Amino acid sequence: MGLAENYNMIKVSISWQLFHKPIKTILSISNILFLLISTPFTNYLIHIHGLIIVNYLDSEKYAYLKHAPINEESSVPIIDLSAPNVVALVGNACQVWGMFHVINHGVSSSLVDDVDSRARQLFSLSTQQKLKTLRAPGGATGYGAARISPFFSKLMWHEGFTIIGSAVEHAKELWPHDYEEFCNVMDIYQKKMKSLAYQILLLILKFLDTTQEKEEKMISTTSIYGSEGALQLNSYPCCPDPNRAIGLAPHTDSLLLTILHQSETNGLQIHRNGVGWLPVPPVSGALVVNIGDLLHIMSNGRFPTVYHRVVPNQNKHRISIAYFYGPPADSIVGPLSKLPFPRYRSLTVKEYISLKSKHLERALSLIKI
Ligand SMILES: O=C(O)CCC(=O)C(=O)O
Ligand SMILES: [Fe+2]
Repeated sequence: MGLAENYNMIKVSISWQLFHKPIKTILSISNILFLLISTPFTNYLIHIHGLIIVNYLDSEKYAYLKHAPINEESSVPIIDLSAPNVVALVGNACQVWGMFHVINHGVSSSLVDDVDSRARQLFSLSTQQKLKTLRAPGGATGYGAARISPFFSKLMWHEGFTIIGSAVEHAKELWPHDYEEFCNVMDIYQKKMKSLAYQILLLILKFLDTTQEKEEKMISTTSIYGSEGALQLNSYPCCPDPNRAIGLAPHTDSLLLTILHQSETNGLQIHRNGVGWLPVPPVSGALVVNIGDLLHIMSNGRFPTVYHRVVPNQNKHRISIAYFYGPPADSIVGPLSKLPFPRYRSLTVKEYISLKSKHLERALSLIKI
């Protein structure tokens, strides 16, 4: 009998769990690879990659997790960044989709493959190892559950690792004698992402017919041109019953834009009004760009901030690498000064992030004028 047939997910589903209270009792068994739970009716064979607890899902509430049908005429556009009309292509994609794939982006496939395999290497470490880099309470970097987890009663089939600037402190914990290569690759990738994000931001601002000079005359404190980034490595292990679990719950990204590498494993979906959840399958060699809340605000609502989620995959382990790009915390953001009738009030990035961390998707409505 194959492994899959040993799973019985009708009554229970399993969730990936790192921070739940039972962690203290489960920690002592973190080296166990397989756990067999017997019931009078059946055996549940649970593959333990890290720390997993059994969690009941309310199937009615989670009915929305079912895959939306693919409409072949309607998919996220693929934009060649070397196209002569790239400003119009990017601008239209921002307005219509808030998301697009980019090709000819100047980031070599060998670098992307290297980052991908280093991320796999990290997530394949033992749970005990990974927990050495557990994100500190209130901290931003290291290993942990998705930051949006506290807003959802159900656990996500996901583990993450966040890098801001140098990864050296945490990498030393993971590979005391062999951490340099990991750090070098992450550094190079972050630099590449930063310049690509800047290039895309300039295209977008050009489409909105604004330039640094024009904007600086209006809002002297704006520093979107000095934006920085954070790297988020995401891991979604194979899931025995993808229809009854969620990889990453629906959310919008908070900053200006996100550049995402997704491995060859499906899972990313975006929500389209009137359509529902639409898969965004990986395009070989392409990176996915999506608009975040701050660019939605700056465009005065002209660009939608993309509501997206990840569904887990039954047979393949999904890895994704997200680069979140945004202005320094003290910068003031608001609808660009040339856009009439501002729909949102201006505020600092710090204030917006704080609103988002308390109210999640309601944050935008709280700053509506
Ligand atoms: O894994 C993915 O495809 C999406 C990740 C994501 O949405 C995020 O990290 O914010
Ligand atoms: Fe996201």
